[in-house]
Amino acid sequence: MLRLDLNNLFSERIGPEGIDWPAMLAAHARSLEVARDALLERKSNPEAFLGWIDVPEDTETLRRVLRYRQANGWVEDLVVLGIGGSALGAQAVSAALGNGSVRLHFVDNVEPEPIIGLLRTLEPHKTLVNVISKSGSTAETMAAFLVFRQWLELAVTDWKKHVVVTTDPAKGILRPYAEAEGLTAFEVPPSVGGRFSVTCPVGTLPLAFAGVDLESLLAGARKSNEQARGALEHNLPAQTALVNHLFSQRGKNIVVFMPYSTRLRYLPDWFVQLHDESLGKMRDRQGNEVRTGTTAVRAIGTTDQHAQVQLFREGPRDKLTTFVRLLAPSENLEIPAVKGLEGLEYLFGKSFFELLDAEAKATAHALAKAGQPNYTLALEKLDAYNLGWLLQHLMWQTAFLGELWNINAFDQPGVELGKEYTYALMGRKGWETLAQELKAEGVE
Ligand SMILES: O=P(O)(O)OC[C@H]1O[C@](O)(CO)[C@@H](O)[C@@H]1O
Repeated sequence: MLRLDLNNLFSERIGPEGIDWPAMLAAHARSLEVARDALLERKSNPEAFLGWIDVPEDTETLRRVLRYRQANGWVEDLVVLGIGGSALGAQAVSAALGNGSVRLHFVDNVEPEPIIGLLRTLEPHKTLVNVISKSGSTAETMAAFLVFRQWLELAVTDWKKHVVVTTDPAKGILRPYAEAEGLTAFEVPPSVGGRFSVTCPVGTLPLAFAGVDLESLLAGARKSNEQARGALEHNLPAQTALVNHLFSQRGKNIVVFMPYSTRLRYLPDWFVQLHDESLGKMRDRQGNEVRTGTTAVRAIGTTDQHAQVQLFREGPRDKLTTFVRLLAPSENLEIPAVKGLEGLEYLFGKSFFELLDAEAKATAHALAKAGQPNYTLALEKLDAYNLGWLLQHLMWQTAFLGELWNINAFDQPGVELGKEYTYALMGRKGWETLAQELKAEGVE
């Protein structure tokens, strides 16, 4: 069960920075319904990139993923070669729910030292490499693949058994290569963008090896679909999208995303890409310059209470904070009493979860008292069902915001030029003119 607590946004709690929520919801009900209907209507068009809505219904693909996992019981280490949406979802969920039966490693950068370090520790006979790229052409992922492929080829008799590819069914360099070499390959549905791909094999294949209960993860995602399709009073994604919209209009240009959980430590990274890459746009759907977006910032409670909360409370009033709180622990730890340390008596006999929970509530209230708006998404507990629900909730929230801002939340034109400059600097064929231009501009 995912619950939403909006109390710390209300004027009676936070003063002039707050809102009259019932009035706001009523005032925007129509535009939220229009947004929902538009998304559902566009869903059948693959070019609208709304395939992530229906992916949790695709039990056939899930079965194939599970069969592959079962057939490869020899794997002890799984290396994911992927970046952005091709890594962050699996990384977030495996850190939260992985049972450790297979060790997962994410290679999402091209700094040589960590890759060399990883290669030195891995045992090639027990390693499976999952190269994941929707486009099948991302430089970082492809460079890593070239290295890992060669490493395997030199070390094992059948390197092809040690590689599994996840990519677009038709586009890019990887698909034809996988076919030509006879490599096992899974599909990223063409209508699913990278940052919305955690419930398709981009996420589910590594997560199957991590031991995550994928059926429950997808069932949770379907629960969010149910809410997003339904009436506004139960439509949590539409509601949190509206909150984000209202506060961005009030100059809250930063959205802090702060789970109170170390197990959820990579969830903010996944959210940052989802939110920033989807919503930071120069142009609206009609091509007018609009420059939308709020900047998502990562934080973890309680850890960052001791690093960032000073700023969140007393710094500029330019932030909206989303807390993610767990309502129950899966295991708990009692704090023992110790003679001679009576100054800590308030902790004796209490549990760690009580302390974590008290700190989450205390921080949210302390921010509210300082007129800093915040709201809480509460998960009944941290399991696959609730996490799947939360992930899909955040994807829907992003889609709703895209509608409210009249932008395409599913493209990323702003990342292209940097890639082209990289090709030019790396001497890629066909990019010579750009390389000359860069040289003239002092970049070489
Ligand atoms: O899966 P691919 O195509 O390698 O892309 C990786 C990431 O690069 C981007 O295209 C641009 O940063 C992201 O949208 C995507 O998640």
